[in-house]
Amino acid sequence: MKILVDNKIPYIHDAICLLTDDVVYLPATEFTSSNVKDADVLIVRTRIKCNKELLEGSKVKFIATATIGFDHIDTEYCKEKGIVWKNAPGCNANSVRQYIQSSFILLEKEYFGSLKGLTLGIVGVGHVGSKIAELAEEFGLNVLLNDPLRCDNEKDFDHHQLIELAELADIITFHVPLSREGKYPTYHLGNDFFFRSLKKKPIIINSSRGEVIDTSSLKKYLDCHVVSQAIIDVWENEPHIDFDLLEKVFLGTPHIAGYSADGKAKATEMSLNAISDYYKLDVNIKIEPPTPSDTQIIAKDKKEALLKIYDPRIDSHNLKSDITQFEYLRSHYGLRREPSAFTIDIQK
Ligand SMILES: NC(=O)c1ccc[n+]([C@@H]2O[C@H](COP(=O)([O-])OP(=O)(O)OC[C@H]3O[C@@H](n4cnc5c(N)ncnc54)[C@H](O)[C@@H]3O)[C@@H](O)[C@H]2O)c1
Ligand SMILES: O=C(O)[C@H](O)[C@H](O)COP(=O)(O)O
Repeated sequence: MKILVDNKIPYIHDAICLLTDDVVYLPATEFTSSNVKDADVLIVRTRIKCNKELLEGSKVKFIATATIGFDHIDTEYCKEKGIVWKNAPGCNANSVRQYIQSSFILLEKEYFGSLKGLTLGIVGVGHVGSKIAELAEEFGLNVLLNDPLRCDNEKDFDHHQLIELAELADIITFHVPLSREGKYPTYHLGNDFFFRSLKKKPIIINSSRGEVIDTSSLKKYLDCHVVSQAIIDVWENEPHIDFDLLEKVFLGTPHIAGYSADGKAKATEMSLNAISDYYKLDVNIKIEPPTPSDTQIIAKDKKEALLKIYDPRIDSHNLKSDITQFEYLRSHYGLRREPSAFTIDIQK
């Protein structure tokens, strides 16, 4: 079995030998039709478009993407050709939770004092959105959930229309997959109509996919203060993102909400186990992320400790300093661990 692996997928070298000896690592830009032609399996990230152009005439049978999102896979084409694909559901949901948690702490510091009693609208309540709903309780936020698919399928799901979130929420955060078809497409869910309906000058947070929000609408409504601030991790047209929007936002990061080492290790592990399952290899792989050099955090309170563990202002500063480094900042991302990797020592 020949496996072609995106060479930016970490913690994979030692484990993949348990599946095959025939492994080729390539940068995403070198996943071309001629290079994938004789591979049986691809392990990819969002930067590799798995479509007819790439796959036609190849012997690829299985694609594992070490990501939650799978909008880079042409699922219809794969179905037609009998190519099986698997994403890594929930792999980095805790990492996005960490990103939002630190962002909430910064919103308290810079804007609100406290989030207690404010209303948070969550659009998309899956692996990530559910964790954000739990997190919101810790901050004393009231939560309005929006997920029409869950509403259709679960009779007890407490669904609120997007328009209700627009009218009632102080902060609205997006956690939907990017979809352009179906009953509830998410492409430009945040459009002129949505922004016009806002009543409370909310903060808008997007860590889902850039195309879920119409960039020009968001900029327009930031300019006239209908949106009071934005925290944006994902952008239309990455890596060639909108400079004006980056300048306007409170935090603008290079699509790294899911980039904790914990999330990355889980994604790699899930991808390898998906291949093992597909080929019935009976191999169960476990991958641990690296230990940080210093695991003890001393702080005056828990929120300060959480910001010491991960402060998104650093990622935002790095991107704002040089927008052209968007992809470089992603591919050279430092070791970021989630709070569970540390012991926190509160010293008043
Ligand atoms: N920025 C990052 O680094 C990062 C990391 C992880 C995931 N993501 C993105 O976040 C998305 C969500 O992740 P997840 O793990 O929670 O996915 P998920 O599939 O577990 O949950 C998505 C939820 O969105 C709901 N949904 C679909 N269409 C909707 C619509 N029109 N309106 C409201 N809700 C809708 C679904 O019913 C589902 O419950 C991923 O698809 C991915 O694109 C980004
Ligand atoms: O969908 C996901 O899991 C995230 O967006 C993920 O962090 C994307 O990472 P990439 O594949 O672009 O490195």
